[in-house]
Amino acid sequence: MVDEVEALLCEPPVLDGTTVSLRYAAVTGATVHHTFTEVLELPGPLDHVDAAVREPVLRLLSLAASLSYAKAFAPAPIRVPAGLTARERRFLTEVARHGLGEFAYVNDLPAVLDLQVEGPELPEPATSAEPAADGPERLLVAVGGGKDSIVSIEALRGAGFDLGLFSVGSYAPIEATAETAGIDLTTVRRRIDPHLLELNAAGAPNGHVPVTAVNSLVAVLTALALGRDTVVFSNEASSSFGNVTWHGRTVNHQWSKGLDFERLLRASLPAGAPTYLSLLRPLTELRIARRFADHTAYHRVFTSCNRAFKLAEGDRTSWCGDCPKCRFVFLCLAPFLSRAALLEVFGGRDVLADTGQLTGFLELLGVDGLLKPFECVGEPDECRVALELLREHPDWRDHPFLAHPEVAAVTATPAEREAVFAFREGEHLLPPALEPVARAV
Ligand SMILES: CC(=O)N[C@H]1[C@@H](OP(=O)(O)OP(=O)(O)OC[C@H]2O[C@@H](n3ccc(=O)[nH]c3=O)[C@H](O)[C@@H]2O)O[C@H](CO)[C@@H](O)[C@@H]1O[C@H](C)C(=O)N[C@@H](C)C(=O)N[C@@H](CCC(=O)O)C(=O)O
Ligand SMILES: Nc1ncnc2c1ncn2[C@@H]1O[C@H](COP(=O)(O)OP(=O)(O)OP(=O)(O)O)[C@@H](O)[C@H]1O
Repeated sequence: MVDEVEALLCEPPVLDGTTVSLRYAAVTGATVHHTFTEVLELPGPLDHVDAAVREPVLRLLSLAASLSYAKAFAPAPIRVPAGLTARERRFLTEVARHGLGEFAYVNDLPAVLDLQVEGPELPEPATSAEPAADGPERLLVAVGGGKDSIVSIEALRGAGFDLGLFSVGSYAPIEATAETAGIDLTTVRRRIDPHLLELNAAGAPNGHVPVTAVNSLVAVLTALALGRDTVVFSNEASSSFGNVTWHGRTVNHQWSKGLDFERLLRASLPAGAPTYLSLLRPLTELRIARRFADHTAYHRVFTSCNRAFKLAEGDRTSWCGDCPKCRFVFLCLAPFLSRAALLEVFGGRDVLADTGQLTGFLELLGVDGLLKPFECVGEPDECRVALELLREHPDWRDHPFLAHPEVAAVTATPAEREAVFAFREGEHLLPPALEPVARAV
């Protein structure tokens, strides 16, 4: 079992050439129970970057990454002995309380929803960065191996932007995406301290962390190293909505993909840092899927199934065909592809025909009493609209899935249909140069 721990210390990060070491310790008073070092290899040095920009970004990364270790001792507070600015304290408090919401729910640890951040107050060094007035020029696009980042790449390429691609970790679908795009991919390796995995195996509390918060800060550091002015994620409108209300709070698996996190990170970055944004923020998953259907060159290389991204299964490229992500992508792409083309994407498997997955589909459709899965899936209204479109599709309208009584009872109104494909005015942080690019998706 894991020892009783008073706090997880977050020590100052260390940059040595291109190596970033993020250091943590689990302590009780002066007793150190466990130490951890997470290591990242950047694509180039940061010597040319103003320390007033570089150091705060490194600190934010170290705070965001602390949650992987803090969860093993939850709900013990996170303590930053060297101190935090008010903005850093707010950043960590929000990321911990919202980003560990699913972890708190699954492990029945409601105190995590109020996780404490301790440490002396430091003076605020600079104002937060605003997007560059003259608009984005050299973009770094974060690639996840799924459909969303592909839609961003092609939309931005079509608009004539200078693009570089970026990933945390090396996975077959990400590399194949970059190869198909024909654009250079910069990969940052992130090594979680193996001692954490030992503690997990020994029974320490484990669960979901807001991994997009970590990936976003690694992307900002990489953009600094490469001299790129804008970091582009492909987080959609749907990710801002929660899964369940628990102890009066909304628990959202995708919280660090949501608009609140995008705003928080923007407000926390130092002046002079690259602009951080999500191109697909005003769009739903269904609208993105409609555009992705046109990008046929990628249909054999992308994977949205998260099993392909587990540390132990990083070489997988195929779809498992039986998880919330596989069900969601199958349902949302089906209206926009022929049956033959969709089955080719899924290795010949008709996921709708598998009667064992009916409850999984009803969860996606928001049928009463069922929980929206803790996965990166869209909202029930998008799934209901996808179903309506299948009823009109010559290849799908006679499918037995649609005739199942519980499925047949699910409908979407014309107003819902229109809303799902609408551009969400004002619900994004896109600069004027990028708004038309998103609108064209
Ligand atoms: C790939 C995946 O879904 N992983 C989740 C899974 O972990 P599993 O043990 O099955 O495999 P690994 O990911 O290889 O993790 C090994 C252990 O390491 C811990 N860990 C990993 C990354 C990290 O940043 N910190 C960590 O402590 C992990 O706990 C394992 O013990 O189940 C885990 C427990 O529920 C999840 O934490 C793993 O999720 C990864 C962090 C991950 O990368 N997940 C993304 C695919 C993901 O869920 N993305 C969300 C983004 C939401 C957000 O707000 O960021 C999405 O697409 O919706
Ligand atoms: N390993 C990674 N490295 C860098 N960025 C990533 C990584 N994984 C995800 N991202 C970024 O986070 C976004 C959200 O991830 P997500 O997995 O939801 O999207 P995706 O892989 O592009 O599409 P899909 O919804 O089909 O899986 C991605 O579009 C990408 O911008």
